[in-house]
Amino acid sequence: MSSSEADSKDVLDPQAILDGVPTGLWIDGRSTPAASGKTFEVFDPATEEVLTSVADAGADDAIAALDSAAGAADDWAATPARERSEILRRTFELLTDRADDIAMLMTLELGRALPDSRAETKYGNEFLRWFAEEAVRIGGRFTQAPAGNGRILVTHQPVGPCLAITPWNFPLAMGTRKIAPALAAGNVMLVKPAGETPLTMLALAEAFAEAGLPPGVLSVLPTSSSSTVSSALISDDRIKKISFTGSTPVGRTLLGQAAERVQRTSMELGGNAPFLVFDDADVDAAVEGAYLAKMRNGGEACTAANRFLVQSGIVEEFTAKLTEKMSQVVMGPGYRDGVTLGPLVNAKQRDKVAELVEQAVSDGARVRLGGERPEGRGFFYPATVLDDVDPYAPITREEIFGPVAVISTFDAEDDGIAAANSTEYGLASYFYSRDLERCMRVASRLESGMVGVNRGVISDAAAPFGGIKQSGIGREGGTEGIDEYLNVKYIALT
Ligand SMILES: O=CCCC(=O)O
Repeated sequence: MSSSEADSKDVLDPQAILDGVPTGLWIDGRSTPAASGKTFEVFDPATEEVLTSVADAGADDAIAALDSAAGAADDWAATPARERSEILRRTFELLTDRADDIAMLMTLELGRALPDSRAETKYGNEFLRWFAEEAVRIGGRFTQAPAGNGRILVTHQPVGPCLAITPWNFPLAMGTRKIAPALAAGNVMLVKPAGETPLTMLALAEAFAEAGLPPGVLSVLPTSSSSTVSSALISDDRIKKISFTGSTPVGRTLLGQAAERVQRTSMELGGNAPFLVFDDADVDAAVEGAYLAKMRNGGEACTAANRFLVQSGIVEEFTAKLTEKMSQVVMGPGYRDGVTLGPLVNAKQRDKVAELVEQAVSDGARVRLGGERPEGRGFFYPATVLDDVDPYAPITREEIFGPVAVISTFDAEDDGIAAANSTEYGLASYFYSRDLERCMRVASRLESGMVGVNRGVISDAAAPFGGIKQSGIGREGGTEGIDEYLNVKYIALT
């Protein structure tokens, strides 16, 4: 692709959108430079050119933000739930009005195609609406002690200042999924967004302020050194809760740091989702679901189908149809009209995907589509289909995080389930079958926190998102999501 092609951001006016985003740290309800005066650059993954520079938080800034947050904490906890709810609701409405700009902003900093960014704008914003509704329904419990000698009152209180560490792959939704329940429950929150995508979080913080959120309740700390900011905050006793979405190795490190002060944690970590297709499935529906499960967000999703396990009777039909569907993908700059696959977020991610494919091919996989890293600027990798892959091959052990469909075959149901469960991860699983008995049986045997039955997208603000095994601890979204930000207090009465 020529750079003039890559430069034509012809859907909206990107420069005007970028110019409208605050680029300082968000502390005390306003945009402010870093104490050191340092900034770092944010890149366009389609052109590898600098989009803008953002203030670079260090440990001093983190503590200044925490001072401001701690100062705001009591008043926010005492703010009536209805008022907290209305601020969340107004933020939802502001983001709804700005949906096109927010989508473009995400595409600029993340690279992925605009339709995916539009979908995330809707999905991410929905957490604001959902938790605006949950804020006024934080309940309790009252009962008689069975021995008849007392009464039991169970109440909930905000956990206290929270730290959210968010990833680059869903720059809005991974923020709102943590911020909305924390604020709804009466907590203040500091957010350290990913270095690749700080702009969306800054735009969100500004929208919250416009909606009436008091200064200090939400802070955003973009940084080129995540560990500096997160360590400074986690080692401060005032932080009571850490919510992280990202890789399992980083999650382990954060859990170790949190253990020092026994801080509460929610960890949404890596995934290795199997996608099973049984002989009795509707193959066309399975192909549609497989495409969504693989290609949503260009494959850069922890819920992405990482391994397709297809029963032998339909494997060729499924593979041919999925290959045909994936061949219709239009790769290019994510902001270009008609593009359905943008670049990956950075060179590291693109190189990792290319190496996994090369390794799989040298291990015997067959390339049905793609598989060649394009020349030129931008972190592009094409839609790729590999089949004849051993279900236990190295590529099935790694989270690919790219547009690569890896297809293996199984014979008996038990073999498919054994292969699906043969991973240390347990975030999402998917399968297709038209047999209700089998659906119930397989859903209960798959070792994951979430199972999609005859559907390829499961994410929903109203559902509890989270994993088991090494995919993490805790749930986000649903009625469960707010519990992560509340302490239970039992009051014993006579
Ligand atoms: O990548 C992690 C989050 C994916 C989602 O919420 O659907």
